[in-house]
Amino acid sequence: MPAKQRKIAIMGYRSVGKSSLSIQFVDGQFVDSYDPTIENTFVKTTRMNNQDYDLKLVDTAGQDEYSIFPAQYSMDIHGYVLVYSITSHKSFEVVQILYDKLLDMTGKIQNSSVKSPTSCVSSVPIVLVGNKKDLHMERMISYDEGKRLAESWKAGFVEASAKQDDGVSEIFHMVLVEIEKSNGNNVHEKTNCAIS
Ligand SMILES: Nc1nc2c(ncn2[C@@H]2O[C@H](COP(=O)(O)OP(=O)(O)OP(=O)(O)O)[C@@H](O)[C@H]2O)c(=O)[nH]1
Repeated sequence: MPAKQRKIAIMGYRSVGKSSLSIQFVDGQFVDSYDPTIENTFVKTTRMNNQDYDLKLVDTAGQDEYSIFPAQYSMDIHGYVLVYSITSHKSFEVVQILYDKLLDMTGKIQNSSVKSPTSCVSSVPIVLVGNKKDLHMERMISYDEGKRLAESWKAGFVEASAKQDDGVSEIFHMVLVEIEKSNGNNVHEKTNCAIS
């Protein structure tokens, strides 16, 4: 089977670890320095359920509550990884604002009041990521808060640490699952929502 091409945008507030997660996934390393990103693209081929995927990861510039959602990320993107840091309330607020803007831009209905057999499936494939989970002492956002937010979006959820390479490959695996689900493909994965 030929590899499927998938383009994934990684978005979130400044300094939450978007680049670090991308570099950890693609190169298997963590660089403990901070160099703000304008935009970077990473490529990696990965395999899931006997299918190869050529991933193009678009590591975007940090967003804040005032940023206009960049129009180029509303088209030609198969799935989104929205990142906050578990040490930052601000980044958790920004990810929620970003989500609203993302839905406005992509023009998709995410509302569960629209009943369909697949109403537990988000129309925009999204994985919410709480990064920096290694910073236990500085934790501000609980696992449950993150999980609840992701459930309200019908999105995937992972807490991760780019530094400790914990949960990183799960993020990209999960976004591929979300993309397959939104394409109507039945991926044999455990989900946390019941189909009504
Ligand atoms: N302890 C810890 N530090 C991290 C982790 N991920 C990233 N960092 C650090 O957080 C800082 C910001 O990381 P980046 O990956 O540059 O963050 P970014 O979201 O790409 O930043 P912008 O490009 O400004 O949007 C750097 O000093 C990283 O070393 C993590 O999982 N744990």
